[in-house]
Amino acid sequence: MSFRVQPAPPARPNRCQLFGPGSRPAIFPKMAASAADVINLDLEDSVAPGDKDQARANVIAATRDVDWGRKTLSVRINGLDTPFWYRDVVDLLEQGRDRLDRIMIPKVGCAADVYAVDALVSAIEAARGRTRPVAFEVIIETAAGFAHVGQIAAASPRLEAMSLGAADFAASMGMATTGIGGTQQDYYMLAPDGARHWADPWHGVTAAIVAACRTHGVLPVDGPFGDFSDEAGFEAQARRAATLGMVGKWAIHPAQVAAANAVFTPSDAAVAEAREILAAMERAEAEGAGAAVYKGRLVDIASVRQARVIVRQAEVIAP
Ligand SMILES: CC(=O)SCCNC(=O)CCNC(=O)[C@H](O)C(C)(C)COP(=O)(O)OP(=O)(O)OC[C@H]1O[C@@H](n2cnc3c(N)ncnc32)[C@H](O)[C@@H]1OP(=O)(O)O
Ligand SMILES: O=CC(=O)O
Ligand SMILES: [Mg+2]
Repeated sequence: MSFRVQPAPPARPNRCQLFGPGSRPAIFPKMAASAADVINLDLEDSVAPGDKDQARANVIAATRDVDWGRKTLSVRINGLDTPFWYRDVVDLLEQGRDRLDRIMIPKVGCAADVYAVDALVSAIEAARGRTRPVAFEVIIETAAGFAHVGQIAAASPRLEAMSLGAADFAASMGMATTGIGGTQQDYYMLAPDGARHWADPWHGVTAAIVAACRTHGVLPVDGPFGDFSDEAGFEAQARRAATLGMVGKWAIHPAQVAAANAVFTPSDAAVAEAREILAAMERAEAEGAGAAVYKGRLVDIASVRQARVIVRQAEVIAP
């Protein structure tokens, strides 16, 4: 138990983050027309080293020229272990429009990584008189990021969201797979009858991200699912993430947007039930009781907190 009240995360819809390479400006209008809540224009791993300068110029132009509507607009900069990242930040903030909502920092390994970008961003904002501070999101996708996830979540008041990057995470951890998210065929428990029960190799890091995010008021997000032809696999991965407390998922192809939105929008039935639990508990409290029976099961004050999570999520999506 802590006397500190758990901070609420930003009240922004974040069900789906649609990615597209900064080197493919032809798809920017299609991304803007999609149903994703967040757009991530990528300067990092989907852009070849020889295209970095042109991609940066494309993305800067897109902050000015593309109508992004009410979407959250984010740009993924290059990692701090590359020669590209500082130029990404400087040019984006000096030349781009302040329509930019977030900078996504990949491969964050410790709080000082976030601090370094924060220092640079703060200096540019002050020098340029930018009145709208840019927010941050980070990707946990290295062994160091996993080990230091708590300090990373606390690293900057700019931090709004934290994603799991399954591809780089698997590489950094030395996992025996080239799959990006989802079921891994060798990760199973053998039942006494010889049946194989697949387990979730992403469970540990997902739970660690959710705990760090919830402690510090940051949105936890599930990252990419690489096989965009596998609709059932995507949905299963998204449902597991939602059940563990994540609020959204990346789409690396437009085919994944609708499924992410569907999974991370509480159903009408779930919202109705949550409201009924709140009403049942209001009646119980009016009668001086701290617990009640709802549809044959116990509800108490903890159920009120659970129900409020669902109602709040619905209200953030449709205020
Ligand atoms: C591990 C990580 O770091 S993941 C994050 C970084 N990776 C990325 O950003 C990759 C994002 N995705 C892509 O680049 C592409 O979707 C690819 C390369 C996977 C597939 O691209 P394509 O071969 O063009 O896909 P496909 O032919 O199925 O596209 C169908 C339509 O969707 C469009 N489209 C493709 N990708 C996107 C996208 N990300 N956003 C919006 N529209 C898109 C295509 O232009 C095409 O439009 P059209 O019907 O008007 O012609
Ligand atoms: O950047 C994302 C990943 O999965 O790696
Ligand atoms: Mg990555």
